[in-house]
Amino acid sequence: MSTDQEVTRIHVGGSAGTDPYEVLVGRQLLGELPALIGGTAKRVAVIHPEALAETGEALREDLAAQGYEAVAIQVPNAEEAKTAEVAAYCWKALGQTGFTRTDVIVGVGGGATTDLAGFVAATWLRGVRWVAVPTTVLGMVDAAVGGKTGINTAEGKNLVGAFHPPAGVICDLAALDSLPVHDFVSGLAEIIKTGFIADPVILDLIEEDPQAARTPAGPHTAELIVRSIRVKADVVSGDLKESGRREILNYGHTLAHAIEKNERYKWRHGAAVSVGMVFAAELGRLAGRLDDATADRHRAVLESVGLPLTYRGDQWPKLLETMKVDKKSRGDLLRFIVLDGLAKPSVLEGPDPAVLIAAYGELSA
Ligand SMILES: NC(=O)c1ccc[n+]([C@@H]2O[C@H](COP(=O)([O-])OP(=O)(O)OC[C@H]3O[C@@H](n4cnc5c(N)ncnc54)[C@H](O)[C@@H]3O)[C@@H](O)[C@H]2O)c1
Ligand SMILES: O=C(O)C(=O)C[C@@H](O)[C@H](O)[C@H](O)COP(=O)(O)O
Ligand SMILES: [Zn+2]
Repeated sequence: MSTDQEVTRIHVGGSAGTDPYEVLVGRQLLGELPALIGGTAKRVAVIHPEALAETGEALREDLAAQGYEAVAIQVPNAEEAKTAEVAAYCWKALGQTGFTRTDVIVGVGGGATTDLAGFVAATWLRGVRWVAVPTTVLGMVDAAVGGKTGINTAEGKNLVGAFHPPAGVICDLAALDSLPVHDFVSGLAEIIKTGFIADPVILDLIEEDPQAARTPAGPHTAELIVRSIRVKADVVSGDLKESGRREILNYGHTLAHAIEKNERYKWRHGAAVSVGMVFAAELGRLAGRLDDATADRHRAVLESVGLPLTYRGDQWPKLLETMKVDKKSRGDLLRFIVLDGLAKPSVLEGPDPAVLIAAYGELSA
């Protein structure tokens, strides 16, 4: 993308009876919102986090000026929004607004906010239209695309949710200018994941200048975002409900979600995914599937952008327990996404417990 005016449109195919939609990437794109809200809506609810109070209110005013009965629903920042209590708070606000099946929810914020907003949209009146306006790198490249919505419970990450794709996704790159660097870097973990599972050019672009990759002004920022969205769009277009290929997007997530729960959701998702990918790489290596160079490349590229590589060694028993309720598990069978080589993801089922412990030993601090 070379100019501010340029808009990249990425098609996401309908799957499992859902409608196709587009992910728009560019700048000053909020003018696209009314078209995505559609002509039949009377009311619009803008769900936004505290950190984006001004943006949420500006959007509400804008929509009100266009004739919608617009309400802003402010929710806590980050993972604190992904709870049953906050979902209930949103349902109450919708009820008090008289929200009907033709009305529309707009989720503006990071992945935590869009996961919650999408979940509220999926559950209100058994499903209303929603539009995602991701404002973090991670939200743009991953969370807002693909229709996985949900909340956490005390027992684990994203354990309650629904597949409910948005009507459209608006990625306004200007939003990234206000993002704290550690949140920007957290999003790089999912971008790097995409590089390892499907598009190694992503890794080359980051390795070219890791420091630049940590900033919105980096020479490849827009390309990294667009490349990652293209992979996600391709995968979810064919397998919305994760009955097969979509599982590759879960690379690194089996351990990551256990770490997030163990940290009471105070770690950023991307940081946990980073450690989880080091683990998955070690598993692949120890299972005799992944070559040393590709396994070692995980640590190198993740560390180069400032993502963590290690976790506390004494936590293994608790992490193992949590991993058992990972959504990829089948009965008592633990399943992991590993690599058979660069961009060759596959499933490792029921690995020997000794291999799991050895892999964890490689990253425990
Ligand atoms: N549904 C999916 O397919 C999917 C995919 C990947 C991740 N996720 C989920 O996404 C979540 C992580 O998302 P995230 O990394 O975007 O974090 P986040 O949503 O927690 O946002 C991080 C912080 O940045 C703030 N923020 C958001 N945009 C901002 C901006 N433009 N300027 C300043 N502050 C801003 C937020 O309020 C929050 O405090 C996790 O819950 C993860 O499980 C979901
Ligand atoms: O979209 C997917 O599918 C993914 O697995 C993407 C992940 O990055 C994301 O964190 C997702 O929310 C994890 O899903 P879960 O089903 O393991 O909760
Ligand atoms: Zn993720």
